[in-house]
Amino acid sequence: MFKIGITGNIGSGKTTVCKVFEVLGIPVFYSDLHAKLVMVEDKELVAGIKQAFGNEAYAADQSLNRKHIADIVFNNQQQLEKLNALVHPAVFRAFDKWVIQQKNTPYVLKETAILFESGSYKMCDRNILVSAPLENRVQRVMQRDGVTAQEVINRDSRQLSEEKKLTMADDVIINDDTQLVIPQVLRLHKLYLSIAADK
Ligand SMILES: CC(C)(COP(=O)(O)OP(=O)(O)OC[C@H]1O[C@@H](n2cnc3c(N)ncnc32)[C@H](O)[C@@H]1O)[C@@H](O)C(=O)NCCC(=O)NCCS
Ligand SMILES: Nc1ncnc2c1ncn2[C@@H]1O[C@H](COP(=O)(O)OP(=O)(O)OP(=O)(O)O)[C@@H](O)[C@H]1O
Repeated sequence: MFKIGITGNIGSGKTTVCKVFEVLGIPVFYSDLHAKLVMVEDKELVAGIKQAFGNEAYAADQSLNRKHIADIVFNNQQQLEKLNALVHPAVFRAFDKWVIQQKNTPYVLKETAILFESGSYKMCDRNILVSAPLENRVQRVMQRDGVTAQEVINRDSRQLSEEKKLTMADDVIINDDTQLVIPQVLRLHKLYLSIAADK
């Protein structure tokens, strides 16, 4: 299967861009969603998270206490790395299973916030960066999630910089409210169809 990774720093619009690819019929694996699923379904992982972040990591109904975990990991790099080391192998396995189920498609997308940080870009044939200035991203996330600018900046500071990611990406979609997104997606879609046809 021809696999395309897609990423972007917080609020860049990667999920929004993925929705356009979905309209074109391309299946998208949303790593965040799968991470949240395995964090409640995988018993071994649940035990590991409780051991690392305390029983408060889960509510009484066993749902994930995202605020508790976020407060710890987005204020401490070591704790974030601990969480990543627990969660990412399970998400990688979920992706491998999901890919096998995708039939009759020229390619698939893997959307993940930390494609380059986690090394999962190496398992994709090409990688897209959705890029937007920090000011745009902060405004978008404040509006979407009702959080403060500082909270968004905190999370952004735990991710590789856009400058670094620009040097690692094969393709870039600029989502800075000045350029149209759909024509950029269509151009890449055409490129991927032609690469897939040559494979
Ligand atoms: C810490 C958690 C519980 C906070 O949940 P919350 O609903 O507040 O945030 P959500 O998951 O929607 O993430 C929002 C944004 O935060 C940033 N973010 C999330 N996880 C990470 C991470 N491991 N490293 C850096 N940034 C991250 C991304 O920009 C992401 O898009 C959650 O982010 C989580 O479980 N993270 C670990 C799993 C993971 O790495 N997911 C990312 C891709 S697999
Ligand atoms: N081109 C755009 N025009 C209008 N609104 C946009 C555009 N791109 C993104 N947004 C809005 O900005 C917010 C952030 O976009 P989105 O959720 O796609 O980003 P993300 O990169 O997936 O974010 P996160 O890293 O937080 O998961 C959303 O509310 C979305 O609707």
